[in-house]
Amino acid sequence: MTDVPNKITFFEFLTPLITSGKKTITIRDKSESHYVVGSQVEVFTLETDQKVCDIEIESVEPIKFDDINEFHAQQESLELQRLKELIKEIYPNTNELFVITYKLMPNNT
Ligand SMILES: CC(=O)Nc1cc[nH]c(=O)n1
Repeated sequence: MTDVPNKITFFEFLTPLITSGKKTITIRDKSESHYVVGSQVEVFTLETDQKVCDIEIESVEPIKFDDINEFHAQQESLELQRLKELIKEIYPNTNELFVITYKLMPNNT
């Protein structure tokens, strides 16, 4: 049986959007799509592996790159053009992506 993933990394510049509640989705490729609905996941910065917050996974749904739209951009708190550029930079060779929706968990520290 495969373990339920309990860690996700984000670029540091995106983390204030997560902790402020403005960014409520992330778009990943298949290798980073194996999150389980209802599970709690720790968020870390990619660059420095600093713990940022905890999130709970609400949904994981497939999407094609070409179907990323204004609604996703709002949920990412990014301009649509910037979002599509960013996703293309991170995943240049795939059209098969996943929208992971999450909610921010209260900070218990
Ligand atoms: C580190 C990393 O891949 N970060 C990503 C990728 C896609 N979306 C996102 O919000 N963050």
